[in-house]
Amino acid sequence: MGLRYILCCGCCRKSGGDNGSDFAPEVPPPIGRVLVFVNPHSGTGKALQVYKKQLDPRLTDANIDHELIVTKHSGHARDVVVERTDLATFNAIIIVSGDGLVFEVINGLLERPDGDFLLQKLAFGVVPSGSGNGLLASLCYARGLPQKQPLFTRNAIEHVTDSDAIAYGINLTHMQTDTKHFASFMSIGWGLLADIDIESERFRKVLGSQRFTFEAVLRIFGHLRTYQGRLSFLEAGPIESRPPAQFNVYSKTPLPDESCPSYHSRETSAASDSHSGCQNDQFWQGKHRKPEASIVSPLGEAVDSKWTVIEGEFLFVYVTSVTHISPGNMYAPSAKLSDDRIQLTYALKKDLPSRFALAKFLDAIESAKHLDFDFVKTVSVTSFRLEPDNAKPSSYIVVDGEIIDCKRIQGTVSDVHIHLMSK
Ligand SMILES: Nc1ncnc2c1ncn2[C@@H]1O[C@H](COP(=O)(O)OP(=O)(O)OP(=O)(O)O)[C@@H](O)[C@H]1O
Repeated sequence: MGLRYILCCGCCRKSGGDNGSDFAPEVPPPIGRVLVFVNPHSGTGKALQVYKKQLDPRLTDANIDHELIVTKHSGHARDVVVERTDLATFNAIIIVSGDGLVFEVINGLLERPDGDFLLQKLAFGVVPSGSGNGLLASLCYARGLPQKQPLFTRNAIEHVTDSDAIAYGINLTHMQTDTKHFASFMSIGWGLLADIDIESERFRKVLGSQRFTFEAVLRIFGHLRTYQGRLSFLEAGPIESRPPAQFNVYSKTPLPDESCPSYHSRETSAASDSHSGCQNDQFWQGKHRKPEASIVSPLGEAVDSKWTVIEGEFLFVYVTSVTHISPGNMYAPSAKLSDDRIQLTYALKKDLPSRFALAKFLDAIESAKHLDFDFVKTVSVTSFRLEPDNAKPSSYIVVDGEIIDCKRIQGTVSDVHIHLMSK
């Protein structure tokens, strides 16, 4: 485990001093306690510096106790949140990284039998220092806050250390593969967009964020791959609007140590089933936002007749549950943080007029005009299923920026929320 930075209750900080005066002012107790994860390798590798120079002093000034964990490897943060028994004693988990670490922490929490409880209890803070921070960018957009650096990071630090910080509910999508269940907060990609995201990684050191453009040009004007598969979806009905869930982060009273309600049933549950928490099918039963479970069949069964099924040669499939896939890239302008639908986009090779049109589509993402192209289809859905033809060369399936090793995948809007801090 990483370094521990826990300030004491105040008795040994400023009270009394050396003169032993009885009239020294009392130091108020901390306003809260947060667990901070820093991924030192995220983005351009400056996360630890951001923590040391900006976040740490602000937490101290705001009188917020914190414990720092610098991640040592991929999966480290997941292990911590799966194993710790004192998570309910924190007001929030602050992640100094990109969307990848957020994904790891949320799904780690959801592996616990008390994951649902902890998601209601804990707020999340993101201090952006990864190469992609689409989740925070989406919240900033919804709140009318800037996404351009340096304000993006500076504001995030101010918000997570503000005694009046508010955490806003963001819907999770229930994801199902043949081997597991998990949650997504942002995007599911397959085909061109997923491949550009993953395969541009080789140019990261040389080109930085320009790597996406370079990889896109190589792919579109070089060997343009297409992907055979079946896409099924259930269109969303009329919007069901609900007031977004929110709570005041530091006015919530942390619970005493080890008081998570079902944590101690974990061993029993793990013994009876190798999957616990959200990895277990039962966790999601009754948690689909809409529609009734009867029209969302488990992945192994045929889809209901109300679903639309498209089989063909795809250029890409991309599904988003929030507006932004990275700061400044608004992929789904109509998405809301807490609505009852996800936005599905796809393109079939047969509809593409020219490679140039595909290049223009990618270029138009920055100005949010990409959905105006006729060959790109957009549907609001409550559930979708993607079944690549695994006999043919295929693409990565990428969820929230992370590669998911699976042959097919299904996603359904859920009623499970995380709460992300802002002002
Ligand atoms: N110390 C570490 N060393 C290597 N990988 C790590 C470490 N800590 C976390 N990771 C992994 O790094 C991955 C990417 O993290 P994140 O998305 O937060 O940063 P990023 O710079 O935006 O990354 P990317 O652009 O690769 O998606 C996550 O899968 C996470 O598990």
